[in-house]
This record gives sequence, structure tokens and C-alpha cells, in this order.
Amino acid sequence: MKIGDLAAFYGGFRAVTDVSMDIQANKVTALIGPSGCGKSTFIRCLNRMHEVIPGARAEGTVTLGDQDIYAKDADPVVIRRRVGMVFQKPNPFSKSIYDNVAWGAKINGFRGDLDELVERSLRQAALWDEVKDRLKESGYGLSGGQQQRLCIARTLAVEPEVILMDEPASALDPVSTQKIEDTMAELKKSYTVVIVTHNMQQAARISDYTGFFYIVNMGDPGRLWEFDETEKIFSNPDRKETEDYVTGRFG
Ligand SMILES: Nc1ncnc2c1ncn2[C@@H]1O[C@H](COP(=O)(O)OP(=O)(O)OP(=O)(O)O)[C@@H](O)[C@H]1O
Repeated sequence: MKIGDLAAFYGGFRAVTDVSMDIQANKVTALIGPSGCGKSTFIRCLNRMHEVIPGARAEGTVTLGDQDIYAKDADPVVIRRRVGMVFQKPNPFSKSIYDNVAWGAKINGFRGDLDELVERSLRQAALWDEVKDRLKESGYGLSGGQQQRLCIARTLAVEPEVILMDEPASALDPVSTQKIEDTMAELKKSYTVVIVTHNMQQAARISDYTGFFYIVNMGDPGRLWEFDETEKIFSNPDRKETEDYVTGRFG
């Protein structure tokens, strides 16, 4: 996925500006930075979710394969199928565990073996063993951490190319967080993953590349301040602000 000169607006307010980056396939890219610097806004531009907020729009290019997702003929519904998203708070449907996973595939006209798809998606989301005997029960009966993995399975079942995750573990306990982190190594074998996280240790543990977003003065738009291999960002970043942030001097 290639991002060129991306800017994001809420009405007349430019929240993010001048972001260009290449997101590597089959890697985990983490986005970090202080609160309000535009990480969530930016990630939502990568599957055209930003524009669902009234008055919100994006400028620039986001290329997925050879398609510019902001081209006039691009269909946001198709884009969101190709670029799935997992949110901060688990948001399962009021349906059975099985149907939570199967639903998206069904409405997309999936013709293969649905049972197999559900099992594979739940396995990839590291949830299968915990739910295999209760697939008919409501998704709401699961713990918060299990619900989040259910939402990951639901996203995977649509077979996207890219998975966006906006602080997927921030509402979870440490054990559930660990389970979500454990799924990352598995997920990147098949998918490209972009994750926003406030947890720097998490970014360092799970990602291959890290983008640091930063705002120079209050009221300015957020910018991609530094983007590099995770190891470099955390051990020897080029910019002072990145170093101050990753060493916990502010943020
Ligand atoms: N729905 C909205 N309407 C107007 N402005 C918004 C909206 N959502 C976010 N903003 C503004 O856009 C800027 C970027 O916010 P965003 O939530 O993307 O930052 P963030 O880096 O994800 O923050 P956090 O780490 O706190 O989640 C902020 O100034 C914020 O106030």
C-alpha cells in the first residue's frame, strides 16, 4: 500500500497533512505518537472510513495494488472489503459466534465451505479452541478479549488484503492483550497489518515498521515525523522528537 501526500480534514480543520509512506505487504506496521496527532484519523483514511463522518474528507493518494482507493471510480464498499478494520472497542453483532464470523462472507456471496471458513478464521484469530463447542451461542456471552478476537475473526473471514487495527488491545486485560499480540505473527503470514497503539512496548514487540506521528504546535495538523524499521525507531531514530517520545520523555 502506497500513501502519497495524504491530508485529512474535519470540515475546515486540517487534522493530518503531508503523509507519504509505503506500507510493506505481509509486515506489521505500527503507528505511534502523542494523543491527538492524527493516528486514528490517518488509519481511517486507508479504507475510506474517515469520510463517513459528516464533513470529513481526505486528499492525496492511497494505492492498493494498482488501484487508487480515492480514484473517482473506486467503490468504498469494495475498498472496505479489501482493507478490513478492527476497532478499539470490541463490537460484535448481536448474533451467534458462528454468524458473527460467517455474516460478512455470506453477504459477499461466498460460495465455498462456510464451516471451514469460520473455523479457519477463528483459528487465525486464536479463538477457535475457546469457542468451538459453543458456536451457536451469542457473541455477547464472550469476555471482552474474546469478543475482540471474534471481531478479528470476522474481519479475516471477508479475506481482506490489509487489516487496520486502531488500538485493538487498549480496552483489554494483559492476558487478552497477549493473545491479540500472539495473533500478529500469524496474521502477517497472510495479511498486511497496520496497527495504531499507545503502547510502545507493544509496538516494539509486534511490528516490523513504525511510523511516529507528531504535532509541532498545538492546532497544527499531525504529520508523519519519522518512519523506519521498528528496530531503528526504537534504538537509533533520526529525529530528536522521536527519541524523546520512544524513551518516554513526553506523550
Ligand atoms: N469527529 C471529529 N470531528 C472533528 N475533529 C476531530 C474528530 N475526530 C478527531 N478530530 C480531531 O482530529 C485531530 C486528530 O485526532 P485523532 O483522533 O486522529 O488523533 P489520535 O492521534 O488518534 O489521538 P489518540 O491517540 O488520542 O486516539 C484532533 O485534533 C482531534 O480533535
